[in-house]
Amino acid sequence: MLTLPPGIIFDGTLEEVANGGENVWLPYDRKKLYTNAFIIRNGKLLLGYKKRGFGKGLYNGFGGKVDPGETPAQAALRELKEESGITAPLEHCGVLFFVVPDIDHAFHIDIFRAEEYDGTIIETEEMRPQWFALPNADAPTQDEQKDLQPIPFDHMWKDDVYWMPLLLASRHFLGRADFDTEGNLKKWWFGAVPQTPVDSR
Ligand SMILES: COc1nc(N)nc2c1ncn2[C@H]1C[C@H](O)[C@@H](COP(=O)(O)OP(=O)(O)OP(=O)(O)O)O1
Repeated sequence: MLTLPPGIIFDGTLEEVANGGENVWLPYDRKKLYTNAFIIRNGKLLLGYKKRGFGKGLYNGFGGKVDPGETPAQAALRELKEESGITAPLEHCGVLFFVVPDIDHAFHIDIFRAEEYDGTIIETEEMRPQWFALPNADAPTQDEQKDLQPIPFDHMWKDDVYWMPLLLASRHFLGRADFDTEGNLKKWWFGAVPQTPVDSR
């Protein structure tokens, strides 16, 4: 039986994917709801370079705070449109929980993905969208990938390297990461819903 980090609630079976850092989770008083949405299409991942605010200078999915009266799914669609100009049939695929010193709340982030989108991707006040090549993409997609850089983990939040492979593999995942004031990871845990075994009969 796994002991989940404080802030992570899940009623079901999970397999541990990554676990490390210090012994004790940081305390937090309250949490705020956020969203983060990723478009994964033809061997490519769409990220945005954050031009202002929290996480400025890092690449991330498109998202932000859930407004009062909104569901996370509604907020995810609104934020994707506001930050990249597109709409997409987003599917919920994960929950991440982050604690950052000097921020007066913990981040509870619902993660969404889509493999289709509608509209024209545009740069906005908050985000500069950019496609990146997926690792190990299938041969038929390589033409589309040939001028693209790999996913820029050196310029992303340091937790992303643990759960991004789960997102790209269409897995459902959960996790928590605690940071220091410089954005370094202090403690982390990530888990995924086990994949259904293929019936070999
Ligand atoms: C701390 O670790 C984090 N890692 C990752 N990968 N993503 C994170 C982390 N902390 C926050 N995020 C995500 C969650 C949201 O998608 C954004 C932050 O949203 P923002 O502060 O920009 O919210 P908005 O409502 O868009 O803000 P404005 O009031 O500026 O419009 O980062």
